[in-house]
Amino acid sequence: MKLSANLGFLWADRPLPDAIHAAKAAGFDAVECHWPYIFDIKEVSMALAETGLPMLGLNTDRGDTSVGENGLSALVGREADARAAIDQAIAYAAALNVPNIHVMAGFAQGDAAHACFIENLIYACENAAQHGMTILIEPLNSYDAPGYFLTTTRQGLEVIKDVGRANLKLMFDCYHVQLMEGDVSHKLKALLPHIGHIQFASVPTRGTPDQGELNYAHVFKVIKGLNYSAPLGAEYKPSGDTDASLGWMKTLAG
Ligand SMILES: O=C(O)[C@H](O)C(=O)CO
Ligand SMILES: [Mg+2]
Repeated sequence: MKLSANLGFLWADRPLPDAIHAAKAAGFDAVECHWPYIFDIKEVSMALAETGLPMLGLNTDRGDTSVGENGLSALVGREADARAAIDQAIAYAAALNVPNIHVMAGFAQGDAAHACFIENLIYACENAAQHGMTILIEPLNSYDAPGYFLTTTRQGLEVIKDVGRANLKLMFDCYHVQLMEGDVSHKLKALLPHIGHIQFASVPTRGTPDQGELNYAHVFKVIKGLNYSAPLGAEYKPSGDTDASLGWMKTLAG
């Protein structure tokens, strides 16, 4: 099983180029990140070249985090900011050969927010297609992100249908899906054609995957059985030093 280190959480105390080297040394096959924009593209590119690790994904900017924004694309009246964030993500991703961009919806509700999200996603998909990129949308759980627009895979499928573009896929984060819906094994099977990337962490604590209510030994077997061979994103929050948290790589994913 191939693994991608999510550097938004793993080695998050280090500059991104250093975190990429740490992921390589730990045996990861790929990396992904959240918001890499403060880091110089040339330095990140050099770290990727030196390690040979692909960067699989990054997120659009969240907006003004000082007032709690968590994405812009479903916010009515913020279309210009949302599209600037999409442009920024595509440019950064294009420079690093990153194939997936997670377009973050933000805190919003209702039909107007849905329509706004659809229009911004069409914009994102059409621009991303010119670079051969996929746009991802990710349902987030309502404990961590109360009021976030996109919360379930069912809602994600409605959005995908309404956008109607082949390069729009679901980020299936087992952690969020288990908290909001459960039934992770059946959902993975049913949604496979729509899944662009899979992430994992323990439930409910978002720690290493060898603990908690979701049995990842089983989930990883299910994923293997689906012939899904892309790296799975380790997006958990280590309770201390990241290197000391990696025992699960041998016991669960070895
Ligand atoms: O929180 C998550 O699960 C994400 O994958 C993310 O990209 C930021 O919210
Ligand atoms: Mg996630």
